[in-house]
Amino acid sequence: EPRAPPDKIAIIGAGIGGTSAAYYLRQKFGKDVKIDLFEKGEVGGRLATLTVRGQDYEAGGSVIHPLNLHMKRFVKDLGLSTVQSSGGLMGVYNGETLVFEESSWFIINMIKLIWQYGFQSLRMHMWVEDILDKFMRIYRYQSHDYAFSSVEKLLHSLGGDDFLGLLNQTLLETLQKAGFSEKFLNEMIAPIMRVNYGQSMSINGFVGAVSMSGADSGLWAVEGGNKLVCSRLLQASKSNLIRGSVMYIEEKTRAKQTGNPTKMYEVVYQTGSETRSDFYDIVLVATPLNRKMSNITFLNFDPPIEEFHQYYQHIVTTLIKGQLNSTIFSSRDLDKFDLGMILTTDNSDLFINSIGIVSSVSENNPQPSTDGTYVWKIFSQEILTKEQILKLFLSYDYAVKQPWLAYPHYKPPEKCPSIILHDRLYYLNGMEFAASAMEMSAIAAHNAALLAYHRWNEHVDMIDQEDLYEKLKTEL
Ligand SMILES: Cc1cc2nc3c(=O)[nH]c(=O)nc-3n(C[C@H](O)[C@H](O)[C@H](O)COP(=O)(O)OP(=O)(O)OC[C@H]3O[C@@H](n4cnc5c(N)ncnc54)[C@H](O)[C@@H]3O)c2cc1C
Ligand SMILES: CC(C)=CCC/C(C)=C/CC/C(C)=C/CSC[C@H](N)C(=O)O
Repeated sequence: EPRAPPDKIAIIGAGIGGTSAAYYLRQKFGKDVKIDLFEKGEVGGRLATLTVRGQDYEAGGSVIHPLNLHMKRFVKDLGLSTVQSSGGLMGVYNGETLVFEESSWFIINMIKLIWQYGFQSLRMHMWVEDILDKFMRIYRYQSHDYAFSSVEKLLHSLGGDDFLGLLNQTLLETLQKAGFSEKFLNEMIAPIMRVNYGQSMSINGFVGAVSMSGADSGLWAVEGGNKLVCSRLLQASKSNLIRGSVMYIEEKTRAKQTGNPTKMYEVVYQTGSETRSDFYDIVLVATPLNRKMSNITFLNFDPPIEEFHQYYQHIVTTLIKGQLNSTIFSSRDLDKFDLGMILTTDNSDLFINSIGIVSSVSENNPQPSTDGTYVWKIFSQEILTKEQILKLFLSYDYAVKQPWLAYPHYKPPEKCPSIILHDRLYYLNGMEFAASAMEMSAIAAHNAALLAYHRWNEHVDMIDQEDLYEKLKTEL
């Protein structure tokens, strides 16, 4: 006899993790389950836009890789459209000079790269491709409904000990062992880590590879804003959005309609000035469990639920419409400066991590306004002062900022938080400690939905299967 589905499921957080979990839970448990999605801020979470002169620009998660298959599938199934994220020519600034400048001619670029770094760029591309190839196995596992009870087991199933080992070494150690030169690492790789994760090469090797793939060609975004994926997933999953902040979760025994005493989770939340609560069979936490970000207390669990005190990196996104003061970076005449993206090396001593021209959520290519100025996106560790903005821009007519606790501060060896916090209580954001990206949240959501389903139905053979790659090789 198949077990009856649960009556009620709660998901905490309506970012891409929570909303995709709602979507996958609906697929697995069917139409009769009531799904409540709690959100204390905006649907989308770290997918958000800022408005500059009437146009919206991505301020959080902005680019999606062409091989991010869950995001791709959502866009297709939810009737959304895409725009290409084409950046301008890239340069790398080391605090004194531009140590690398991209050319618009492919062949010249190749010659420059080989001249400055030999064949290391090509080797790096191959290193990232190899990791991406293994990473792609997750889609096959998930399409066959297999789930994993920990992030470590999931990564191990993708590529064995070496793949999992990427979590335990810094990117620097990994790439030094692979024979890359200090010059190449400092001038090419560190700047990519700074723009993508606001950190140095001391992040773990896996997130380093994800970050490298975030510099590939063919990156895209959702027309109208990436956060549209979240609101559409919420609609498609027919979940009930509850605007409120979850404060406590406690396990209690309740009598269901059948009269049987059943263990359920009480979710206590604040909505406006009221405190309310409701009972659930299954709970998924889809927000970093961190005092500053979610502030959720687990009451009276025996044994107690572990506390996570991991530190999230503070990053500020600033959007400025104005004319760049290119003389900071180069002595070339203003009209001869054609870079659209400037990355910085670790020792640049500059107050920014990167600065680049961006297009609005409805454009494929950045368009200048009638006065010839563009909108620039700056990532910095701290909020920029007026003096700093005036140093970067000859003139500007609008500036808007968004500070974030953006992604984990990576510090290998990385121990990822548990997915199973308690019997039917699951946590998605431990995945971010392997790497934080929209697709990683979607993968964690699919995994948690499958795990919750199989554990509910006691399908033990669908969880933590070893040698899945070999087993599925023979399946069509
Ligand atoms: C500046 C920046 C740039 C980025 N760029 C990229 C990129 O280009 N590409 C990419 O793939 N990724 C990027 N990322 C990473 C990506 O945005 C995140 O990995 C992803 O959005 C995380 O989604 P999530 O749903 O797991 O968490 P979140 O989006 O943080 O969602 C959690 C939600 O839970 C809510 N919440 C928290 N506590 C409670 C509570 N107690 N009760 C109710 N609700 C609660 C929050 O309000 C939030 O909406 C970027 C992130 C930042 C900050
Ligand atoms: C998960 C896999 C395999 C790939 C994701 C690759 C990807 C899109 C990484 C980007 C990660 C990230 C946190 C980027 C932040 S900055 C993005 C962009 N450069 C910007 O300017 O906003």
